[in-house]
Amino acid sequence: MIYHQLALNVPLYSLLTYAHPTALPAGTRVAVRFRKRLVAAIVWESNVQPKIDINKILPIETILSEDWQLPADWRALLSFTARYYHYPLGQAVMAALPKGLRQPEAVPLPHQELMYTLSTSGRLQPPPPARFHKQHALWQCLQSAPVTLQQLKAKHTQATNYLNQWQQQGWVQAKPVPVCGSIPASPYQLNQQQQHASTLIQAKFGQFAPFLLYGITGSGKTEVYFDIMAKVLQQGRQVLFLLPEINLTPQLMQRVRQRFPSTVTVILHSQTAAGQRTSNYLQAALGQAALVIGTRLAVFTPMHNLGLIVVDEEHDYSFKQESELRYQARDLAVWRAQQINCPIVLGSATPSLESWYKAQQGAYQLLQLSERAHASAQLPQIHLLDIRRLPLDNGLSDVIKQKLQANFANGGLSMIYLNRRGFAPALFCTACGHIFGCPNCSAKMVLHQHAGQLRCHHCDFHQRIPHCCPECGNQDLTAVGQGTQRIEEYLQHLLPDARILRVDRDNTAHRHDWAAIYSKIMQRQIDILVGTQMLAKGHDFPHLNLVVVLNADNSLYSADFRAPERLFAELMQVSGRAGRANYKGEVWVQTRQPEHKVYQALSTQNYVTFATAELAERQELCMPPFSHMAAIRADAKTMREAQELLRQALQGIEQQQSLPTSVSTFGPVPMLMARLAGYERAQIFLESKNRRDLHHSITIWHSWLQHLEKIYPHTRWLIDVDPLEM
Ligand SMILES: Nc1ncnc2c1ncn2[C@@H]1O[C@H](COP(=O)(O)OP(=O)(O)OP(=O)(O)O)[C@@H](O)[C@H]1O
Ligand SMILES: [Zn+2]
Repeated sequence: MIYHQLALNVPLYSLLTYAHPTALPAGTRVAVRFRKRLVAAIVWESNVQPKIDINKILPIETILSEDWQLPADWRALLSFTARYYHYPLGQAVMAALPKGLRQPEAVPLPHQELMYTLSTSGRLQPPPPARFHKQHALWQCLQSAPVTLQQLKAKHTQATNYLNQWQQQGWVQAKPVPVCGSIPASPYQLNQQQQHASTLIQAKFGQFAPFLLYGITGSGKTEVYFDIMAKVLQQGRQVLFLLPEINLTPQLMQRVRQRFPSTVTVILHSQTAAGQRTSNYLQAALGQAALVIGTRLAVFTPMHNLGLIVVDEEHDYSFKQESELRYQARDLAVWRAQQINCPIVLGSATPSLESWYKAQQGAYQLLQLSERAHASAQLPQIHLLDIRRLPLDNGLSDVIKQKLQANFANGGLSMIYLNRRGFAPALFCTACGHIFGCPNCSAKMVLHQHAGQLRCHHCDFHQRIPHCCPECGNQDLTAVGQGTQRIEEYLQHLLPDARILRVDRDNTAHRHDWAAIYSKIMQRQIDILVGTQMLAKGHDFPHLNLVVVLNADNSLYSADFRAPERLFAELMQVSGRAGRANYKGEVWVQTRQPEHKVYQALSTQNYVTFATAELAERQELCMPPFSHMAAIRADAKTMREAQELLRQALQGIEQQQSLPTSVSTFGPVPMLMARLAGYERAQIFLESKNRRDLHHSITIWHSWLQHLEKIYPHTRWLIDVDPLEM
């Protein structure tokens, strides 16, 4: 018997040993019994010396992938991920696989699409007589160039039959579709800065080289990505393109299709149907697809011949997964590029301070695009409107109302951007001040007027809008704060003839919703857009010329040290939507703190000023990126229980072990959002300038938590490395 170490979907930090008569190559998918159930597993190592009684070792039941293994670099990536995020390897491995490959069943490998053409002997044959015109047309198709079955079927429904016959005669031959295909030239000539960036990246093909492409909004970053992607693809290598969200960026997908029409491309995101996801994943792994586009989970796509990684909008928080395996896809992408020796380009108009700092340190090469690419596009003018002494009507000042009215009269497109963070319409009793909160979370319930409900946006609790206050019985309940719905209603009243469209999670929940909205906007069927964060993403509406920002101040009161960075990025993004083509753009921000550094930097649209000041502050406080952090969290029915586990672990560690001196500990403290879905949440932060010391301490913490979980069975814990949530 040969013993194998397998990765299984179980919460264990070590691998499990199973036996098989022959040695199976690492990366093979197999089915084994675990607690009597048949489950899928991946061979991590074979020919190992068993550490347990060999009589207890179970056999591998079936081999699920005889002819294909998960490649070594993929396994290395997963081993690193599990180690770095202190997560069970087997569970990390399963999280990185699509559902189809997590089941204990064999999966047929996808066939590479074929192209057909006449063979040499076929070319010597007379074509079918012209009176059989469909057959004749098929033959002519095959004669002129290689075509796919689908193209042939479009000519003749019986194409498969004829093709079979002709293949048997040896008149037709088939070849796999080339994965790269021909790439048409870009409609644009790159400008000097774009060309410079592209040239520098190309010089590093075939080696690890991280670039930070810092380009203002509309500066043509995408064209730079496309230019280098085309070059890599033409060398026969694969490209991995990561972006924050796919459904909300149909425009980008459309541009990809236009630019790479015959390149075999697969898309991987959480809404890709399970079967499709498995087949896309395998196509990428087998090298049948040249271009892989996806959201954070796509960073785990095994690729046969990867030559370039691009991470667009690298500052976006959605690259961080905030449940279970809490990984940061951008960071893993950099690790992956280093491991396989290829360049990686992180692009943003407002880079994360982590990446900016690395570029300042020289660890990343900084590339800049400082002007808008479109010939007549200009950066919008940004106005801060101090509303401290202005009367507001439904949240809008007179200036803003007039701006909106004038823009509507002139046929322009306006956008009202509401900063939703920490803010949503709540219900409030005018007599006693009672605010309706969620019974399960430390959050206010959000008023959904149309649905007649109060809803919690953190758990799924909802209730009908109450008629009176539960505390004092008063029936006069008022909505406080603005939601998109209230603004929409008010604007409709202000501008009865305007076509107003609200864009929020409710009406973009489905895959095609945004595409429909987008085409409406492009066909100029909309005059005013009202929405939240979703509207800030990289959309390109050429005729958008007025952006109004409401309630942005809410973010300034957050206790999260990253709140200013996040707000600045968001406002720069949203401002960047205006004036992208021939229309001059204007941005108006209503604020009570116009002197705040975020707004000051915004008004001059100067990321560098902001980043420099913010980094100086972080350095003084020794915050990331000047230190590294991890959060150890616990949740339980009560805050006392949650904190107890952390306190016990802390005490144990302090009494029995010495943590590296560079590591400091804060807490336990409640999380900013202390109560979630009925659980109270506490955390301890570990912080150190030295990454190795930090990881060493996490390991110590980890073993204590595992030890204590038996004593506190009702408290759950987790480790969040490089946390973004506070
Ligand atoms: N070299 C060029 N010449 C002319 N137009 C260009 C050029 N490069 C890009 N453009 C056009 O400029 C506009 C902005 O480009 P692109 O979307 O690539 O910018 P971006 O930096 O990715 O923008 P954002 O980050 O704001 O989404 C697009 O309409 C694009 O087609
Ligand atoms: Zn709730």
